[in-house]
Amino acid sequence: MTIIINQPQIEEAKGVSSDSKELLLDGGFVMPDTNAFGHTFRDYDVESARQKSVEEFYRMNHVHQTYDFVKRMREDYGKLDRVAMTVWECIELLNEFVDESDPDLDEPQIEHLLQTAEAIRKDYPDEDWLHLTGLIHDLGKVLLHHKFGQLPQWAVVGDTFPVGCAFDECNVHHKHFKGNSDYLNAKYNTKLGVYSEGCGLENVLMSWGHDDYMYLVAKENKTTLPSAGLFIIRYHSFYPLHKHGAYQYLMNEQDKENMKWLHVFNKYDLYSKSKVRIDVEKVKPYYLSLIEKVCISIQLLKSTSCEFVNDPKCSIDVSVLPRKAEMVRPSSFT
Ligand SMILES: O[C@H]1[C@H](O)[C@@H](O)[C@H](O)[C@@H](O)[C@H]1O
Ligand SMILES: [Fe+2]
Ligand SMILES: [Fe+2]
Repeated sequence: MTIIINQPQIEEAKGVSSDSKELLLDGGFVMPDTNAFGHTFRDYDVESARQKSVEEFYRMNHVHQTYDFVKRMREDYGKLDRVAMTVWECIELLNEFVDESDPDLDEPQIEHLLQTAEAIRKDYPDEDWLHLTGLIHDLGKVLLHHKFGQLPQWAVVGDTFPVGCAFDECNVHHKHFKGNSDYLNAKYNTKLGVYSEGCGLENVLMSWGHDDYMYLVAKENKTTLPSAGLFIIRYHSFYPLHKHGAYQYLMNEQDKENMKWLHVFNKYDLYSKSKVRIDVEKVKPYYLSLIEKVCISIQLLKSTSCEFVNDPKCSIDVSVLPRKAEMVRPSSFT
């Protein structure tokens, strides 16, 4: 798809020390204790209507996401050369999809995008770049749609993880990696695998899905979203790192800085999931105005065919968000 929008001047995130640029980070969002089904969030083992299908999703995901698969998908989809569509049209496409990897939500994805963005907007009214990030962070799920190749769910959604090195035990349903051909491959099954300590996440191949795809789309079209926004889009499903602290040895200094914003974002992404629907028509004008402000001239790839259609132990406390002086605030659009 091609999304052509005005190109405003938006600065990249950079060191800003004046008080006026600092943020009070915890905007007061109250995290609910239970999800819409009465369970704690992200409990992949609790007996529920969704447990079995979610586990089956992860089995497929863990078996098929090999180093070679990811490389091929990234090269193929990175061409972004086959279909043109506006951001809002893509958002509407998501109306028909329910994410099979998600134990906390069975609403259409358009609801989730708006619920996330609206929750952020309430707490951080001036951070319009973060509202927009919320709105588009899961837009890459259009890969499920036939116009974008109709990839199977295991190649689009779910938590992400690095390929090319050992699969950390913090990954949801880790046991299913035993069916992955990389599992016993000596090239890929050591702690560092093909990577080096501190190499930076941008040099790490992540399992293929909506995060990396949307990142490629935004970057290739030279979006003026701040780098923290791009980082959120690219790594928001990387729960093993941002929730459990696994794989930290792959990060560089820039990743650590961006991670602070991802922690803020994650709270809204996860805990805004609910059965309370957003009035789409009511909020649409605001988001259309945001989309116009940021440069996202997007081409999403339509693949002609796809041959693939067919633990608390290591938890770190992310409720402690970085304090205001530790954060660099990216410029907003205005
Ligand atoms: O099930 C969810 C869903 O697919 C989200 O979009 C993704 O960001 C999460 O990491 C995952 O747990
Ligand atoms: Fe996501
Ligand atoms: Fe999300």
